Amino acid sequence: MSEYQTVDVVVIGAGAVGENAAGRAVQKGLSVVLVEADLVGGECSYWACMPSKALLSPGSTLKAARGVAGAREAVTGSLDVQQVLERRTSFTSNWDDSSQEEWVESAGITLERAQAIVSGEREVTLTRKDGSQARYRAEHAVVLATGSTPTIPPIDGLADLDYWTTRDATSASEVPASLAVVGGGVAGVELAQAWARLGAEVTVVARGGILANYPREASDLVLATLRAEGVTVLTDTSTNSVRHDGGAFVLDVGDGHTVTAEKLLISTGRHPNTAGIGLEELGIDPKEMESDDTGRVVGAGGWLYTVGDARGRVLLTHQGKYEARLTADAIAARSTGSLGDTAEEWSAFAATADTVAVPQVTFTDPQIAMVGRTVEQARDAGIDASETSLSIAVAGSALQVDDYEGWAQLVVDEERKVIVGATFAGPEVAELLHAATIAIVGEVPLDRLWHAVPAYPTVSEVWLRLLEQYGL
Ligand SMILES: Cc1cc2nc3c(=O)[nH]c(=O)nc-3n(C[C@H](O)[C@H](O)[C@H](O)COP(=O)(O)OP(=O)(O)OC[C@H]3O[C@@H](n4cnc5c(N)ncnc54)[C@H](O)[C@@H]3O)c2cc1C
Ligand SMILES: NC(=O)c1ccc[n+]([C@@H]2O[C@H](COP(=O)([O-])OP(=O)(O)OC[C@H]3O[C@@H](n4cnc5c(N)ncnc54)[C@H](O)[C@@H]3O)[C@@H](O)[C@H]2O)c1
Repeated sequence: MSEYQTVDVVVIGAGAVGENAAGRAVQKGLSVVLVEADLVGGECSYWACMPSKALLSPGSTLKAARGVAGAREAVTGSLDVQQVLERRTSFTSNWDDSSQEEWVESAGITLERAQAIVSGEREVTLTRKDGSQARYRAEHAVVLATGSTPTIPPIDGLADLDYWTTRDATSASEVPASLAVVGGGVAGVELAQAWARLGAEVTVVARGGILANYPREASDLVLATLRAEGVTVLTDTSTNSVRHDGGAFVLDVGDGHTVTAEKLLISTGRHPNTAGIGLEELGIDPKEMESDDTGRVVGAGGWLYTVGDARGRVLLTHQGKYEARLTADAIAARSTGSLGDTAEEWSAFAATADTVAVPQVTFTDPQIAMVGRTVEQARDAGIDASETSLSIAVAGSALQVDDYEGWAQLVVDEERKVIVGATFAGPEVAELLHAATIAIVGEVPLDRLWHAVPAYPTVSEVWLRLLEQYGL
């Protein structure tokens, strides 16, 4: 085994989050080694956000054009499947990470293409593809940015079958004739709509409702659209067993009913990818691992941090990158002694928004965009919360699409008179979300928000309608 090389920080995992942690730490003057076993850029760039949105957006654009009289008449064809797939592939750079590698190098980060394990306190051992090994000692921090892996449910027969995970469903080069999707979460529903619009006959099997983390009125709009477009959505339905009969997957969904499909996508959630990377040997149980608001693992001696999906708080790229920025700043501040053990809420080192203001968008058509707490979550957190909701029907929405259908909700903390949650559902509502995020993070009092006048005629006028309905 080679001698140690000493650096300030070792970041394990060069997904979007690890790249950000490494880049920010270098900017703060620290030397950084970034270790990646697969593609630099991680899940989001190659098998998640980018390809899934690239598969969805042409269908949404087509529907938007068909929704406007005058434009509708100009739309004479359907989606060009080959072009959609090629555009998706171009967004993944054909699963080639050379441009990301160039960025890493230009940022002054040392890239190691290797499998890493945490082999001791502040110590990381790498095994490169050619079998050679290297050891690093991290003077200030080891940052786990190892992402997440799909959680596969214990369905009878499943383990023996060659089913799709989201990696396959975002990178497939042909449209299956039929697709069964187990899991009614955001990944399953987005991919169900994408492949249905490309021509697959799609059945979603959801053990509860679909998109159950959102208010029911919002997820119902998506459910209605999926069904109107021919997607079969089985809600409150368990998959008891699955087999492959030589021609197709056959799912037993109870009461003698089966679902048959050429491909089967299992999208039943993800969990942090932190098992088997040496933590157990150091006496840290990855399943029980907790980190503070700076990302520092509690009870691990102060040198181990987690960010992004590996931290497991919020499994979203933008929120992981936020954590990465703050964690890198905390490591840099601790390296000079300017930050102690704890960081104040909303300081430059504490990921406070992780618990109160996470923006999330489901990029189906219609979209759902939500930030902060639902009214139930707010009440569970002890907040005296009220909710105000309405259908989106303003001049801006009518101009955007004929027969615009949308829904919006504000959740208000009645004691502080500030917004603690907001949801918008409808075509292209994602762009309404950041205003709500700013209102929540800024704790803008409602009587001041009353002075934030939405431009006419935009969909943002729904903000005015909501505040009027609230009683301002
Ligand atoms: C289908 C789908 C669609 C999604 N769409 C969105 C979206 O639209 N918007 C959004 O915000 N989020 C979306 N997400 C979530 C988003 O993909 C993740 O939150 C994000 O990729 C997490 O980034 P990360 O850097 O933490 O992890 P990852 O991107 O998973 O990166 C971790 C990296 O660590 C490497 N690694 C792991 N272990 C080791 C090791 N021991 N040694 C060396 N390298 C290692 C891996 O190879 C990987 O490259 C989506 C997820 C899915 C599944
Ligand atoms: N637009 C986006 O931002 C986006 C898109 C896709 C994925 N993601 C992220 O990726 C992560 C993974 O997505 P996901 O949809 O797999 O997870 P999810 O947690 O959103 O949904 C998982 C779904 O699977 C169901 N499920 C769980 N166990 C099951 C079982 N045993 N049998 C049947 N159903 C079961 C759950 O009830 C839930 O509906 C999410 O946490 C999300 O943050 C984000």
